[in-house]
Amino acid sequence: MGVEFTKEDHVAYITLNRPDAMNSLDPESVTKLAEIWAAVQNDDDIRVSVLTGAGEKSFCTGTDMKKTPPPAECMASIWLREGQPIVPHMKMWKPIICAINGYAVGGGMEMALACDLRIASSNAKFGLTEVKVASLAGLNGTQCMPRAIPQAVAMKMLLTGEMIDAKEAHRVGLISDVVEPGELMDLAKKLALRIASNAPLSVKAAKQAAVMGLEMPLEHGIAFSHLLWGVLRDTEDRKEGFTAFAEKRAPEWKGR
Ligand SMILES: CC(C)(COP(=O)(O)OP(=O)(O)OC[C@H]1O[C@@H](n2cnc3c(N)ncnc32)[C@H](O)[C@@H]1OP(=O)(O)O)[C@@H](O)C(=O)NCCC(=O)NCCSC(=O)/C(=C/c1ccccc1)CC(=O)O
Repeated sequence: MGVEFTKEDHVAYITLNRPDAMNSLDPESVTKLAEIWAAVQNDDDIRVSVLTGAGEKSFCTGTDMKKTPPPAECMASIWLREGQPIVPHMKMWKPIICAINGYAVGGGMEMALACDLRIASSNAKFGLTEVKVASLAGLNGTQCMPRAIPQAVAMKMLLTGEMIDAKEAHRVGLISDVVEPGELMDLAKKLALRIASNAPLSVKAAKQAAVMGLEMPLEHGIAFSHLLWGVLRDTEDRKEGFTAFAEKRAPEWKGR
């Protein structure tokens, strides 16, 4: 199967599973991935997702360039449709951890950029290589890379199409952690469970405030964040969080 999906302890695990083709995205995988993101979005039991690739060579090398069919519909109808199917950026307030187990290239790099946490194995390589194949990092790469890392490094990656290794990616802040390949999923799971143990509405609000606030002047961002705090103030979970603290016990979240 092109993409696998499992769920455990409030965490969705999504695995791109075409290792022989470096987990590149063929049309079936794109459809499947869109269905999975919709399922994650609609399942209140899921609080956080981990996105990774099968094997130890590659997370994802973007579009499957050998299986890209001629366009099935005109660009206008695609462009004017709501949302992007494979990159849930800005539409998904549940956090996504990208566990990059090798190449994150082209559309694969862009999917990683749409995630909230990026962790990688020491053999990972990162590149927006679309210029090498007469295309464009048009999912989000031209916009998100210069926002994710220093502009000079982002422009070098965008214009040369050259890759950087995990050490350099860590140095410039493209990823938060580098571990040995065998340790990557353990770390992803540990982070996911830590996030899933927090109050689900607070986690979503924190992501919404941070992501949307980035595009606002600071004063507006702070006002928006205060509003979100007010939205959370009267939830059952906030009362439960404070009571559990006072009673020295673990809280039980209801998500309301
Ligand atoms: C990543 C590599 C440098 C690895 O090289 P290596 O020598 O280690 O391995 P290979 O022998 O090259 O690969 C093994 C096997 O996998 C096949 N493979 C790898 N990547 C792809 C791919 N993207 N499509 C199809 N097949 C792929 C490879 O052919 C081998 O098969 P075999 O010969 O064994 O049958 C190297 O693999 C590499 O450079 N890959 C290509 C990376 C790349 O250029 N990616 C960008 C693709 S374009 C894109 O992602 C776009 C995204 C997008 C943007 C905007 C809107 C929508 C989408 C642009 C677009 O679609 O236009």
